[in-house]
Amino acid sequence: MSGIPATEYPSWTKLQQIYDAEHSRLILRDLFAQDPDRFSKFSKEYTSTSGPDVTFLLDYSKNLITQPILDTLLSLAREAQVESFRNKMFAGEHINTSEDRAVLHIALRNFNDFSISEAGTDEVAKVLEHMKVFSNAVRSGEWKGYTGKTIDTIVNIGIGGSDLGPVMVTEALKAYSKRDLTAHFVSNIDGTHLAETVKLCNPETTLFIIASKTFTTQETITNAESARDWFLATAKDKAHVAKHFVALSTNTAAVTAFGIAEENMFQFWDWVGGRYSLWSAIGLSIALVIGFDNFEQLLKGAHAMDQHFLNTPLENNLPVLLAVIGIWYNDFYGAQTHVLLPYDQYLHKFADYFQQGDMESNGKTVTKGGQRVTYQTGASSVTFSGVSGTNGQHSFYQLIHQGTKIIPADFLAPATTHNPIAQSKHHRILLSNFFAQPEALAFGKTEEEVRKELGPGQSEALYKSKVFEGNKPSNSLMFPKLTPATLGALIALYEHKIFVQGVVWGINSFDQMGVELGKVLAKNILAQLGAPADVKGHDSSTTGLIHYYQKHRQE
Ligand SMILES: O=P(O)(O)OC[C@H]1O[C@H](O)[C@@H](O)[C@@H](O)[C@@H]1O
Repeated sequence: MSGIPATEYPSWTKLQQIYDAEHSRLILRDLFAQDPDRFSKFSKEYTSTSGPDVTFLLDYSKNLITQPILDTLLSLAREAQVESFRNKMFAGEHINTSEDRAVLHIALRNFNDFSISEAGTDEVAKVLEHMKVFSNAVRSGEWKGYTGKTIDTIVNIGIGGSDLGPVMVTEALKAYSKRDLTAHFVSNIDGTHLAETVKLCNPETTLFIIASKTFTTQETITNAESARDWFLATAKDKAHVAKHFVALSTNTAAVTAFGIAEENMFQFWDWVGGRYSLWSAIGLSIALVIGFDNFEQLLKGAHAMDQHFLNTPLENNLPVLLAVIGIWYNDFYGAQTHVLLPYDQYLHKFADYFQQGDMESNGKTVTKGGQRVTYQTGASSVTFSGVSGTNGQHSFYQLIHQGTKIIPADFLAPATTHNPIAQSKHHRILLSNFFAQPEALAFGKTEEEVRKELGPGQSEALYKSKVFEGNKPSNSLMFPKLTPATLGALIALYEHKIFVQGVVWGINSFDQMGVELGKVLAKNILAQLGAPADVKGHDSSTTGLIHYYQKHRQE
């Protein structure tokens, strides 16, 4: 985030030279054969030094790196002043320069550990207390709906960062959930999303949580208004809205204008980026589903990872290691994609979540100084979403194994499952795959091995088609069990990885101008949908599409 193009650092030039001279010799089979200690050299165990016990193993030995390459990647991070920018973030400096804002999601899980002089950080504890009191009241049944019934359903209405975090975490920590409280998440402006959700709800026992940092996002406000209409169709009296609608926002004026009382509003601050907001009031649905104590464990697990990131030398700093290895593939190997592959059904939304985290943060083409970059950013950005466990193996892994592209992968798995059915047989099968896939990707299968396996007399094409070139890189991350604190640490690990990459690329990871353009364009077109004559100022393709819609709509 220095704004200096990464190509100007001496280590960048050196890495390019190393890549040109050595990449054809960077063969994982050879690297492992040459060094029996490769695993111990290129793996690290993380243990939390504060808060709840969290530990995990990060094995990065199956990467196309040597110690000199890693050292040069770390020099690149030093030249880009990663340590200094990290310290600036933690100190509350306005490193989001285009919006002149601090970047302080770390303050939301800080528990007054270190002081930050930014307005609002002193109010964090008060909002957490508000969330605690409210979530306890709803979960205990003390909070009643307008007919005196207990709340049994919550519907979070939000989009982007006001949806993806709560969705991911409530799924990931389902094992900790209150079974008689059902949670739904409505994000899409497509009326189908809300319509299908309210079919499952009873207005007397449903609580709507309107989650929007700005409280101006068209999708969320439209969905919230329609939810209120649906509720009032039964409840009739507007006074009942107070028992069934709460808001999570930074915009008090818009929340009260919507009709939600200020005491039912949970505040946060402009220094919380949408994609970093699950730790804030945006996490209310999480606290409702898993209970406030578990929500606090999530925050504490993240806080301990913050301390690791802040206090650990770069060579042992896990977010930094993940970041620089990602840069090696992105900028020198030309990788377009990075996959997050959790072998845990509970983590089936993890990649979805970091799709926004990574792509919205680092999908930028200009540096903070306004120069167009000449290298790839947003790295490792595209993730395959919605899959976990072996499902991906039966869908897209073919391309990773035998396609022409290089797709670095992170495999994640718990050693122990929350659901040890059939004496953990399922889990052992799952983990066998978790161990087998990175091994197969790294070491492949040679033609010689295929010929031996198939025996003579087969067609040449068949022998070739069964060869796995291998040398496909991956990280493996294993933790004892998916607890709230472990999840907190994992999320913070990837958040900080994204931060480090943004600093090296010299870009602002904390604005999202591209998304905002989309909002403006759609608003212009919405005003023109009435009649064909209103459609003005577009190319012939867009005009043709709108005319087709106008001809065929039945409203
Ligand atoms: O919470 P809000 O203000 O409704 O914004 C929702 C989302 O809008 C845009 O897509 C971006 O700005 C996201 O970062 C944000 O999470």
